[in-house]
Amino acid sequence: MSENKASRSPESSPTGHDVAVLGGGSFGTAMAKVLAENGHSVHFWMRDPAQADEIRDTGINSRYMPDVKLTGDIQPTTSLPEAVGKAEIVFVAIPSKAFRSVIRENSAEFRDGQIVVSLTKGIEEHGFKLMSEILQEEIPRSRIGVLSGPNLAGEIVNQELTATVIAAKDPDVRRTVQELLGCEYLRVYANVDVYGVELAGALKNIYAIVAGLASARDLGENAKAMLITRGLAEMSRFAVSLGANPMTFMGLAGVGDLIVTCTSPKSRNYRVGYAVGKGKALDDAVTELGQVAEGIYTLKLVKEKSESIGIYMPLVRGLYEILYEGASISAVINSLMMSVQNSDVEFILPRTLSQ
Ligand SMILES: NC(=O)C1=CN([C@@H]2O[C@H](COP(=O)(O)OP(=O)(O)OC[C@H]3O[C@@H](n4cnc5c(N)ncnc54)[C@H](O)[C@@H]3O)[C@@H](O)[C@H]2O)C=CC1
Ligand SMILES: O=C(CO)COP(=O)(O)O
Repeated sequence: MSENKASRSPESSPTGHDVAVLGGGSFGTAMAKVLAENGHSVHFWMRDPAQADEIRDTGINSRYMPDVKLTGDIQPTTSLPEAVGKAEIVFVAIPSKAFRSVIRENSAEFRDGQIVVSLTKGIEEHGFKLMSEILQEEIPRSRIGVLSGPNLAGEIVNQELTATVIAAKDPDVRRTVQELLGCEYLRVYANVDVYGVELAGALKNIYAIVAGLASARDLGENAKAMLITRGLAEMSRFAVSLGANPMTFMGLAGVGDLIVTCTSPKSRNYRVGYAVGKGKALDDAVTELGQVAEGIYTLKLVKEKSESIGIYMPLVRGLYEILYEGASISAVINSLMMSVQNSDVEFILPRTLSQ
């Protein structure tokens, strides 16, 4: 069991803040742990009373982080109004499928000017909304940020060196989150491209599934590099056409997160791809995982959107055919390798850059 040392360096002497973390899964637990170790009072909201009791009594969230002991001032609660009401800053780690309903049902609990930061890497099913857009619609008087980057929860809880990105329009939100989360093992960079940072976090999950599939099929290291690089090309092309800054995709939230999830079996999306590559049905792979793999939903939405706006995304299309149309993996690989479309140019500049 890992029980870590306090993470602030002695000279930094932080002033503790009241913060809320919404969502008692892997990432909510990891962020609650960092915040508590940094000297903050964490109001940790989850749905399940038994889970809240367990964390209160033992410091352990056995369903999601059985080997991690939570220490410091973490107050688990099943009352969202209590958690949000006591907090100066709220972090939301709820899967994209439930994100809007949780925020909408509790919108009256959020105060004007309260900082609310999404940790979620997904897209809403109808309307292609990102989580910050949902926050903007449901609690428009809050100050909104998104956190994204190569941030495997299982490594953060072990205090393994990590960097992340806080994206917000408001400089005070960026600075506050840097101060709250930053410590000797977690370095927090800032970015103003909220849309790009957030979209990158959602898109890379698709390519993690592709990489898991490739790994299961022993396609080799050259193939892995090809998939990651072409994945980066198509996800940036798509995002830039929707208004993201291309430089974001050269950074931690873009290529950084793509690398970690496409190369690590610790990624749930990678694991789903790996299981399907080994012949498992998608539904069985997801059930066995027992945690969220956002990429399987994001894939459908991005395929539809890319077709409607005319952006060429062959890896998205190929994965969709495998997961949802019963195409054989080898037939899709063959068709991707033999495709003549755009194979003569490595870079297709998005319209915004080629003008
Ligand atoms: N685990 C990781 O390494 C990272 C995860 N994320 C993102 O964080 C988000 C959450 O992921 P995880 O915590 O890892 O997922 P998880 O599968 O470990 O846990 C999901 C949590 O959400 C809760 N939940 C589901 N529906 C809910 C509802 N209707 N109301 C309240 N709670 C609900 C579940 O009870 C569970 O506690 C995802 O979008 C994921 O992409 C981001 C960075 C890293
Ligand atoms: O986003 C993540 C790491 O940055 C976690 O990825 P998975 O959801 O695939 O585990």
